[in-house]
Amino acid sequence: MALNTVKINRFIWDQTSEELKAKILNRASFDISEQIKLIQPVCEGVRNNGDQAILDYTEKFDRVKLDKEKIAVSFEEFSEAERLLDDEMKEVIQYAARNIRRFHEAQKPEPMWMMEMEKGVMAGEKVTPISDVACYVPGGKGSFPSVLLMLGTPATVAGVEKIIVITPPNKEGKVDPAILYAAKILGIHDVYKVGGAQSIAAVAFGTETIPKCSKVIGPGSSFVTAAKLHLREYIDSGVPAGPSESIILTDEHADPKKAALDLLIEAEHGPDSAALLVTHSQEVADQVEEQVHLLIDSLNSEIRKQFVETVLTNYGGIIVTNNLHESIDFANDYAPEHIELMVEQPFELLNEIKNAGEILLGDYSATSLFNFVVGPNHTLPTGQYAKTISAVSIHDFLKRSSIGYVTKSGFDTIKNYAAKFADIEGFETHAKALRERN
Ligand SMILES: NC(=O)c1ccc[n+]([C@@H]2O[C@H](COP(=O)([O-])OP(=O)(O)OC[C@H]3O[C@@H](n4cnc5c(N)ncnc54)[C@H](O)[C@@H]3O)[C@@H](O)[C@H]2O)c1
Ligand SMILES: N[C@H](CO)Cc1c[nH]c[nH+]1
Ligand SMILES: [Zn+2]
Repeated sequence: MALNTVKINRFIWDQTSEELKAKILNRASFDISEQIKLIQPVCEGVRNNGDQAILDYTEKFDRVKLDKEKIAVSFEEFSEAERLLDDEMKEVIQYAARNIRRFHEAQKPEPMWMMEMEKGVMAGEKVTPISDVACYVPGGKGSFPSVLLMLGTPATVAGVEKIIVITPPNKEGKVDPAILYAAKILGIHDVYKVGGAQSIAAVAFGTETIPKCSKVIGPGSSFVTAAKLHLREYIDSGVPAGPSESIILTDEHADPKKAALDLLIEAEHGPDSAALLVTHSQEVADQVEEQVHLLIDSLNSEIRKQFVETVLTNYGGIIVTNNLHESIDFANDYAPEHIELMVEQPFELLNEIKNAGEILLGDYSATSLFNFVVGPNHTLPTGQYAKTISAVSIHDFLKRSSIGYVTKSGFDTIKNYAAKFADIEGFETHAKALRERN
């Protein structure tokens, strides 16, 4: 018998008010106007006062007093981290790193391609890595060495020359040894102890210690997201990855225990996460709810228990639809970061799911496997961005330049088309450059 009395949200979707529907669909990442107000002086402070502002905001928000020399992780701290980590942890990080690398190597495009558009008219593309990037590894509600593997691996596979890491220091003013070990495996030496909005401003403007970067990438709290939005004129901020979210979509065949277990995975990230069971079976909904209560009771960590309870009573819970098609429509409208298809024929549904950062099929493809070790990237678009944006990949660290080459005879074949087009648009010198060339 369940002990807790948590009132898990249950929405009969076609009887739910428009207001509640909007709350569920928008989830936490929708409105960050409050955080934007909060982080503006922080960003200005870093822009004007560099390292000193970093130290002040780190003391204020992370409650750690550092000095200037301690902002960058030292060689000794890297060595100490390696000593502190036991062999099993190292082996797990290495295993994940190998799979993540294999997966991202497979994304590598041809460095260059060309095709003949007309005889003597060649066009194609050349791929070049971006020159530099800052990887943001969050640290407020946990430690995320896996995030560094998910960002640093595609960056190194792409061939980015300068990769730095920014991450909040822990209470001892240190970086988690597992993060430093992951950095070492990736060949990244520049790690800075700074998180939150102050870290985004640091890489957007540069400080005495922290280099200005062209791009910052990585998931983060609403303060991080707000700073990325606020500073978008100064730095490219990559895939929008906010509070974690997932949908477990089931039919009447689902195993309630497995569905309940997986519903709780992303719910334990923080109070602003979202985790939804979407099903057309009232019976499955009831059985999963019962299992969820039992699982919550079995959790040891008080803070994770609180997060799960908040999520299932706030942005998460159970959505009951009339049939499988309505469940699929809901999922596509919601555009989750992760979706698990716990249905009898998951591959038959695969093409129906149009909007999701990650689609996991069947009873054994638990989201946590893919969060850590399988290989695909776990830094995924949240807050409905999966409608237009994909998971972090090697392509976030590469850019394409179009290339072209035209011979004299190729030029003669096509010049009149282009000159006439220039006339249509009224561009005199565009046309002249063609008509007066021999
Ligand atoms: N989408 C993904 O791929 C993915 C992956 C991992 C984690 N996540 C999400 O990333 C988020 C990580 O958040 P987090 O909090 O753990 O770490 P975080 O590092 O993003 O944020 C913590 C930092 O915020 C700053 N901060 C804290 N309180 C503040 C305040 N009141 N005002 C201004 N700044 C303040 C502090 O400097 C602190 O270092 C979670 O929501 C998690 O769900 C997403
Ligand atoms: N769920 C996160 C991305 O959606 C990844 C993660 C890292 N550690 C735990 N979970
Ligand atoms: Zn997770």
